[in-house]
Amino acid sequence: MHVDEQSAWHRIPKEYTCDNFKQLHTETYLRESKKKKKKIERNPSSLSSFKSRPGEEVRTVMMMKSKQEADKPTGMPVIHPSSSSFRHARTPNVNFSSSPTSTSPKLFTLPLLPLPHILHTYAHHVRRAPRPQRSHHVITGTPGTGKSTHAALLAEESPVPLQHINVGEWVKERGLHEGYDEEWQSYTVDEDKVLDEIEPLTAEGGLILDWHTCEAFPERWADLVVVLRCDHTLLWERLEKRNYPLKKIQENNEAEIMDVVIDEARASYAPEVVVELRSESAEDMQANVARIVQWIEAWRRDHGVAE
Ligand SMILES: Nc1ncnc2c1ncn2[C@@H]1O[C@H](COP(=O)(O)OP(=O)(O)OP(=O)(O)O)[C@@H](O)[C@H]1O
Repeated sequence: MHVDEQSAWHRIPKEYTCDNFKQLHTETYLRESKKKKKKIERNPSSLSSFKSRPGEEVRTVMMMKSKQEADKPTGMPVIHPSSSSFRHARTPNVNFSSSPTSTSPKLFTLPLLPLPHILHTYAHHVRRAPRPQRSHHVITGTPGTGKSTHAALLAEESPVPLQHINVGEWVKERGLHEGYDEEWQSYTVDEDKVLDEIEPLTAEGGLILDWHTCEAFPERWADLVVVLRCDHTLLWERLEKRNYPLKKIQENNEAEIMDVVIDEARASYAPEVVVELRSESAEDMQANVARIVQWIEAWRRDHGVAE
């Protein structure tokens, strides 16, 4: 299958050009804020760690204003998923808006920010400047949709070495949990431990993070987020074969019907990195992996690391 620049799932903006930097940074900040907010809602005691930087609330308001302006056309490519249907989501439209960069976030907001904060932000991006040579991939979906099978095949067929991390297995093997829940027959995951365990591996790039949830991962760990989907009756059969308790099968089945994982992915990452793929047959799996491989090759060309 040929994938050219226009029909690729998305084009990754050149992160370190000045105009894109401002827009990207603003959008990333807003999404990160949303994640932090979710975490605070789950665990109010974590609030203090998120308020440690001076001027945080002020900055949020400023960024909200900038975001409204950043949403206007800026002359950079803007990619929209073409449809809510995941079959159509495979071929997003690419719009190149024509107006120049005059509507990008205004610098006049900056003097209101505390200087240490500006320096912190600048230093953060300078530290991030050497980008990984390999892309990171998240493969997510309701349990049983085929994440591990896809990830294993992708690791085999990728043009560059990729490390498959089955997060569920890591939770068990490395004790990244708070104990076993007999009723649900599953471990209560300690997300902080999971993130701490993965973090040292992320600098080089090239991870496949295989988990049924994805919102906990920082955005920089996800150049591509693949959400696998499966017809719910087929999914039921797959889970029955695992001898899961009825309650667990029902819960997973409902999650698939209610679009829980795809909604979470869309709420957590930029739309252009999230792609939804069917995983109902061996042919689906082969085609999906072939497309991810093509995406990896496109990513490498875009980042100047192709041989
Ligand atoms: N596209 C597919 N076509 C046919 N069978 C599939 C497909 N994807 C997965 N399966 C089968 O479904 C079962 C579950 O697959 P797999 O373990 O990869 O799912 P998973 O999403 O990783 O599950 P979990 O989240 O519980 O680890 C396996 O028996 C696998 O062979």
